[in-house]
Amino acid sequence: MRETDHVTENLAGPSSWVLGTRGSDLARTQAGQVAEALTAAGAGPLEMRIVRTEGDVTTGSLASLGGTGVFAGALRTALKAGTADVVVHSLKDLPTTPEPGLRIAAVPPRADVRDALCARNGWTLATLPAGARVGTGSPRRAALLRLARPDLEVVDIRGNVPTRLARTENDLDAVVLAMAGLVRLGLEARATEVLDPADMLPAPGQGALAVETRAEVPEPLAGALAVVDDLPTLVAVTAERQLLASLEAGCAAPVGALATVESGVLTLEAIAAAIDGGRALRSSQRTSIDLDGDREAAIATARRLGRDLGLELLGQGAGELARARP
Ligand SMILES: NCc1[nH]cc(CCC(=O)O)c1CC(=O)O
Repeated sequence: MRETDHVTENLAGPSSWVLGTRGSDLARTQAGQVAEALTAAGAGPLEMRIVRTEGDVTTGSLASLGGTGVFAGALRTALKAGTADVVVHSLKDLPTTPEPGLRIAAVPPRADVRDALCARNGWTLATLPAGARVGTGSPRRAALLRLARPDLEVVDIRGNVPTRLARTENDLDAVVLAMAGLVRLGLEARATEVLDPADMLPAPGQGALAVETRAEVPEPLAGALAVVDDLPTLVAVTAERQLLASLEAGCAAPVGALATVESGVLTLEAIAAAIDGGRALRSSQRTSIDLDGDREAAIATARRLGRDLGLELLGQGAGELARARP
């Protein structure tokens, strides 16, 4: 199942750090950006190694695989086995439960958090014709699409970003994809509308990367990871992921969450929706936060906000919506 012996780039010699990544173009682009940032921050030589994961091999519906981290498992196995020293995940695909012996050592500055509609004929969410067929493998996107436009026919799809885009030249009128992924692949021109979070609240952690390592990291890698880590991003994704964890929901749940920090105020907005679009619970809370003060205190504040909003939504009955399976 793994291809950890498949070295795609090894310009550095045997004493370099091994950076493990999934094999898709998107994953390799993301890993390449992290490798560049770590090198610029003084990590020393890095080599990239492809690790095949269950999420890349399994052909069933992505939603049916559940939120158990099908993409993360093999990368974590590589870290524990010592065949990789650093791995890069899309944060939104990473389970909220910490993995014993491992740590998220850095969360780099976040890219665009929003979803994008990629449609035929330049259509937008508002101008898609009645009954248009829109592809997504995400229960959250399916639920929010149906909520905004009950007439649409949502089609379950999967595959990598170019495969999904190709469906709009074939049997679908549109697909919904993360803008961050499109930008990283240089495919942002395919977006016919960058969706307003008011209509399509992103997945917790969307647009952010997680750089994971073993618990103990030697220098100079440890120092470089600290340089690449971005506290405003970490605080935002901490609030979003704590919200998800409080709803006892996984990364495939019909739950959207978006945290923003502005002028010392952390705002968290969340939605839990029925996958059939029949009903949704939405709320937001805010708290003051000091990003220039104690780092651990800021992270604790973000966790508290996520938990408080989670409890509020649970009190309204969001648990049942969040744990629904397609
Ligand atoms: N679930 C697949 C996945 N994981 C991360 C991204 C894009 C990058 C991101 O959202 O951070 C994508 C593709 C997509 O949702 O369109």
